[in-house]
Amino acid sequence: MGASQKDFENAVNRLKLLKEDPGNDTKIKLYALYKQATEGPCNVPRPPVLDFVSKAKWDAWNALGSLPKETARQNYVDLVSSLSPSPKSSSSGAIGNPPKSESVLMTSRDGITTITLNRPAKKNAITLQMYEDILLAMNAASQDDSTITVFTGNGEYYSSGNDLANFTDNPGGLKLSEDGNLPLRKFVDTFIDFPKPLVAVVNGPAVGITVTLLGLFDAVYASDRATFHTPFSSLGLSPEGCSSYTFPKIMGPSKAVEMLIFGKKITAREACARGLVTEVFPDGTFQEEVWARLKAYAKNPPNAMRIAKQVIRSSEKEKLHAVNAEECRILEERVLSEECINAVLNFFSRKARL
Ligand SMILES: CCCCC/C=C/C(=O)SCCNC(=O)CCNC(=O)[C@H](O)C(C)(C)COP(=O)(O)OP(=O)(O)OC[C@H]1O[C@@H](n2cnc3c(N)ncnc32)[C@H](O)[C@@H]1OP(=O)(O)O
Repeated sequence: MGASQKDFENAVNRLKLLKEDPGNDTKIKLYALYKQATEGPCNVPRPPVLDFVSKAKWDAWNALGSLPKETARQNYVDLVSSLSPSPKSSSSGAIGNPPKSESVLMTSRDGITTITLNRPAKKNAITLQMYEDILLAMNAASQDDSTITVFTGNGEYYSSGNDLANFTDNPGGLKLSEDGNLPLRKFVDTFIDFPKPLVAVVNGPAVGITVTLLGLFDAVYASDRATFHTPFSSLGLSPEGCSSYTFPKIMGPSKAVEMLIFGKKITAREACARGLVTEVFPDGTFQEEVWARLKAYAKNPPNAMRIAKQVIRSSEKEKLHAVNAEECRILEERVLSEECINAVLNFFSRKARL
């Protein structure tokens, strides 16, 4: 008997947890098999010759010709199995292994699992490896005994956002995921689907993706030293993290435009007035006050909190996944644009720090 739909979904989930990058050739094969298994034979026009990444993806999919969907599904499952050991247990296919990483730390205490960005010398900028480590940490946190999951940063910054070297260190800008999407897509999807209350403890300035994601958190506590900045236009980029939907909803369209298009940096108190931040604390007592608050909240019955989150968030999930897909589609073009490449080069030649 061939692979079932469930086997296929498990394989897709297992790929998200792969510790080692399988390389672009394998990712392209996986992309093609994934498309064939879910959509059938290639039915879209060939992308322009100069769009190398899209063309490689299209060529691989097209080369599968009329391979039946069931065979593509089986081949996909086999290929994933050859890349990763089978999970010992778990019908969801998710594995609860925390990351073995120095840049993404994970601790569990008093009913709270804390994921800490720990790259202070680089203002906690997020490398491609860290995106994967955060995914591992979130998968583990979603299955452990804790009731609340917290995100925070070590040092002066919460995070300076995406590591701009992600754009320069890889040919074509960014590595492809196994499904042919930007790594950002499954990263943001994981925040959308996260089942437990998710709290950001914003210890200092936050930039880019670490700001936009806040719209998907359940509570955001900020030090009065924190600032919130989404300089997408100056980087030649476009909004991500579902902010094109969550920000106008949270703060109204004109305030969202001020941040997402004009790149206005706002203070913690402004972010609180706009509804992006739940509460602001003086920096001197921030840690003490916030953790006391969270420990008290974490004593609530875990299932009740999880279900309350589900009730509040579930009606939006489908919309958020669609927004994420569209934002990533646009971003995939923006990261290859001249405007973006110039902005990143300027940053590394120290001409354009924020
Ligand atoms: C997967 C695809 C995602 C695509 C979507 C993009 C999402 C985003 O997040 S866009 C936002 C990206 N972030 C930025 O543009 C911030 C860039 N950083 C800065 O402007 C500044 O570094 C600063 C304002 C955050 C801090 O300035 P300052 O206090 O003067 O400190 P330095 O600039 O000297 O930074 C210390 C050290 O850290 C490196 N660094 C800081 N941020 C980043 C970063 N985002 N990417 C790469 N490297 C970063 C900086 O280069 C310094 O390194 P050294 O020169 O080696 O000491």
